[in-house]
Amino acid sequence: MSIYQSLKKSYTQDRRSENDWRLFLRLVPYARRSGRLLALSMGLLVPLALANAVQPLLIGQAISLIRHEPSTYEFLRNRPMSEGLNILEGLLLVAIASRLILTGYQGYLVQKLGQKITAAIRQDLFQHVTSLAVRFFDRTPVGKLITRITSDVEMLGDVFSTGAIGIVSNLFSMLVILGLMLSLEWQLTCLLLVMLLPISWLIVYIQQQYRKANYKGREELSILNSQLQENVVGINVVQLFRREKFNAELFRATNSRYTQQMDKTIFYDSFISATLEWIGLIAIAAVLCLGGSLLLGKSLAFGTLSAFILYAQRLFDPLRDFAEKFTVIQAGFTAIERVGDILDEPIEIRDRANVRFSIFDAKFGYIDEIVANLESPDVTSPPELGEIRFDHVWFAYKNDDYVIKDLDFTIHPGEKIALVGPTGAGKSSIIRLLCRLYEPTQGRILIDGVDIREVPQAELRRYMSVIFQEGFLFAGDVKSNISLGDGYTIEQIQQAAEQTNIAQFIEQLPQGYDTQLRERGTNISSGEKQLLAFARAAIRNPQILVLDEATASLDVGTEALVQEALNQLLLRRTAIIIAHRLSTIRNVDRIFVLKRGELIEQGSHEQLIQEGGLYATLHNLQMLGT
Ligand SMILES: Nc1ncnc2c1ncn2[C@@H]1O[C@H](COP(=O)(O)OP(=O)(O)OP(=O)(O)O)[C@@H](O)[C@H]1O
Repeated sequence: MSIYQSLKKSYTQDRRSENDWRLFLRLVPYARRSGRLLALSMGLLVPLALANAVQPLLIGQAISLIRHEPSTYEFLRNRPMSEGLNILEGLLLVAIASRLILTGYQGYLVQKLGQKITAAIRQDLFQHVTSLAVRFFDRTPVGKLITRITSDVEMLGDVFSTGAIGIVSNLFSMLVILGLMLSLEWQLTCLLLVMLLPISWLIVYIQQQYRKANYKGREELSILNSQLQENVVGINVVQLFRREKFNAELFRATNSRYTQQMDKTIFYDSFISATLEWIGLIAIAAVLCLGGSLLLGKSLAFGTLSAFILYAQRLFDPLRDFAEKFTVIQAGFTAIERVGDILDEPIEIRDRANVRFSIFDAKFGYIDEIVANLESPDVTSPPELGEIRFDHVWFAYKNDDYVIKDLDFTIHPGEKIALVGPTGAGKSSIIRLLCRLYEPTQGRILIDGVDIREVPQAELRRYMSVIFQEGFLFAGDVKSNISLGDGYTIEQIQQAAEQTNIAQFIEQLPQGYDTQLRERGTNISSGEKQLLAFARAAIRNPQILVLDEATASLDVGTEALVQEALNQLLLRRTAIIIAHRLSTIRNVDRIFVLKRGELIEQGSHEQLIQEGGLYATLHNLQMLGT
């Protein structure tokens, strides 16, 4: 099934599950947060509609006054004509000025409200997305998320700013105009009302079509953004493998699907405006026709008919505007559906309501303590904390495709363990489970005897540090990439760098600790990123340290330097080391050998070599290679 077909299917499914009213209600809590602004914007609708509606009445009165018609108000009739006209002109001026001022002020308030709501939703969405389990990101393209957090949220804000309040305003204006029309001439009003019914039905129908096209268009935009993002991130591979043309073709296909959908929305939008335009003219012609015969029959004054025609025109203004706003609202509903999909995404991994136990101990945490510990390591007494136990753990990324099978082992406090095994054996998955980035499908993981699901995630992740092969850096300076928003002082950061033997490298950078790093650290080498990751871990003084191919990007000299620092850092701490180069893990306490998610051998280097199993084979192969 093509992406397009699956989009179609998902759209119909989504549409069935949520109705517009429920979608609208989702916005209410956000509107409530800006309750005063909302109340003020709504409150201004009343004087605005009145100022708007009174103008034709005044013009009608002026005509009636000039023509001495009986429909002229009493207080005008009893005055000289010039004075009456002056009064009417004055009132008209006041009405126009109030309308202009109120429209401007109300528009400002409404835009402000829209921005506030948009900002609140964007913030919630960001927080929600960053709390979602890694599993969600495995299946969601980045471009899709970015489209939803940026342009969808923007459209959603428009539901309130231009859309909803605008519609209330238009409805209110129409009601006031209809009321005044009824008071002037009920037969002509009924004629207009009869004409309004089929128009309303047509508008609703076209809007539904618009909404469908808009939803598909937004999905295509997500795909477009995903493709763009993929090409930018993988630009090296794109260019090295000459995929520019091929990728441009893929992009062109999505782009044309997107354009097709957008063309449809433009068609529906224009169709409504055009229909209303000519229906508006027909309505005025009908009013003229009926009004003319009433005028001839002397049952309608000329001034009243003039006022009525002006009203008929004005009645179609909010209706046209209404249709336009409806389009914004429909686009907004699409956005609510799409943003709602993400907000409804359950946070799979969350802290329990009553966390039973905290493993975080004030003894562990800051660099001065690390330094003190390192300088006088009490190596005689064995460490008490840092035990890791996998209790019959099974894990599958999808369905029953288990990549970890019945792992059952205990790593003692302070023990150094290496995980080895062929590619895809499940080494990194073990680390992800230990950090609770994923939850075991079966079994439990315990740290110091406590199930990690019982421990607040923040504490769990503070208790252990993981250094990956690919050190990730954020845009910002070197020091903020080490402290990562925790309140470490520059002295602590410098100490951490010195302890991990990377201070010299940082000082060589153009502005030392203040050197700005680009997004993803594109202005420093992979090895240098890795070094910063070491400092980042060291400053947090974790009780458990995990190194996932952490020294693979370093040259031999730097690796030796870091290894020396590591030996210090690892003192009295539990460590799990993943390494493909078996020479680097020879001295660990135990080596766990994994194959297709199963622990098939364990023991020291010597024991495993003697056993002559998979480890011995891998080791011999590597020895042959060197
Ligand atoms: N996010 C994911 N979604 C689905 N399957 C995954 C995911 N990550 C890993 N896998 C699969 O799980 C298995 C174990 O992967 P894992 O990354 O744990 O292996 P590994 O031993 O660390 O491999 P390597 O030595 O190459 O890093 C592999 O078959 C892999 O294809």
